[in-house]
Amino acid sequence: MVISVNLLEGKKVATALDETMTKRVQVLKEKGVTPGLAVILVGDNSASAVYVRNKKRRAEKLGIDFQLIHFDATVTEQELLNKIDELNNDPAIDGFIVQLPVPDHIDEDKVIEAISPAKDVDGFTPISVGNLWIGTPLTKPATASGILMMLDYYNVDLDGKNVVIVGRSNIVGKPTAALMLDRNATVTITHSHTKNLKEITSKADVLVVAIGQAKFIKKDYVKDQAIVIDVGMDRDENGKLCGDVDFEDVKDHVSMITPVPGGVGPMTITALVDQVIELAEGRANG
Ligand SMILES: Nc1nc(=O)c2c([nH]1)NC[C@@H]1CN(c3ccc(C(=O)N[C@@H](CCC(=O)O)C(=O)O)cc3)C=[N+]21
Repeated sequence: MVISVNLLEGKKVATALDETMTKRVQVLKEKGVTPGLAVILVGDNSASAVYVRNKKRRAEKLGIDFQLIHFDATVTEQELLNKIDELNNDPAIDGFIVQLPVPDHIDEDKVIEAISPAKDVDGFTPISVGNLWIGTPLTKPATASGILMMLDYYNVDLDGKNVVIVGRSNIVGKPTAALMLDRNATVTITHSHTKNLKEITSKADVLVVAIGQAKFIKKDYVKDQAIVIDVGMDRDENGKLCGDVDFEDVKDHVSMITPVPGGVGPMTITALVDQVIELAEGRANG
C-alpha cells in the first residue's frame, strides 16, 4: 500500500474559508459598508505583480473594493508618502499595504512608519509590531496569520510543541514566532549565523522555513513525522516555482507538509482579506 503524504493544502483551505468571508462581506453591505483594500505597488517586479494580481482576484471574489495604486519605479519618496497620507484619511479604505520591496532610492522604514497603524493590514508598523509582541495585536502580518489559520483548519495544536523557524525576517520569521508563542509553543528562531542548524531543525515538531533559497531543507534537516511549513517562493534549476524545502526529498519522512505553490501563498491572501473585513466590521459597528 502506498501511503501518500498529508498535504496542508492552503489553496483548498482558502477556498473553504472564502465562503464564510463572503457572508461577512454581505452582512456588511446590508449595513451600507463595503470593505475597502488598497495596494500600492512601485515598479515592475514581476513576482510582486503576480502576488498583487492574486490579491485583487481574491478581494473582488469576496466583494471587497480593491484599489491598485501602481507607481512607476521612478516615483519619489515624497510622492509615495503623500499617497499614504491620502489613504490614511480616506474613509472608504479600511486597510492598505505597500507591496515590498520598494526601489532602493526609497526608505522602506520611513514608508512603513507613515502608514496609520489603524489601517496597517500588513501589521508592519512599529506600533503594530509592538502590539503583536505584547499579545494585543491590532492587525497581524498576513503570512504568519495565514499559517496559523491553516494549522487551525487541520486541528494542529501548537501547545507545548517545539517550533523551529528558519529565517528572522520582519515579514515572516519574527511575526510567526510571536503568534506561535501566543499559542504556547516553544519557539526557536534560526538564521544565517546559526551554528549547527541541522541539529536544531531536526528537533522541531513544527518546522517553518522562510529563507528564500530553493530546496535548501533536505531530509536530514527534518525530524521523522514533523510538520513542515514552507514559505519559500523560489525557482528551481528549470525555472519552475518551488519552495525552500526539497519537497520530494522530505515528503515520505514528514506527517504534514505545505506544497509550493498551493500552500502558504493562498493563505497569506486569506489572512489579508480577513484582516480587511475585520477592520470594516469595526467601522460598521462604530
Ligand atoms: N507589503 C507586503 N505584504 C505582503 O504580504 C507581501 C509583500 N509585501 N511582498 C511579497 C510577499 C510575498 N507574498 C505572497 C502573496 C501571495 C502569494 C501567492 O499567491 N502564491 C501562490 C502562487 C503564486 C505564483 O503563481 O507565482 C501559491 O503559493 O500558490 C505568494 C506570495 C506577499 N508578500
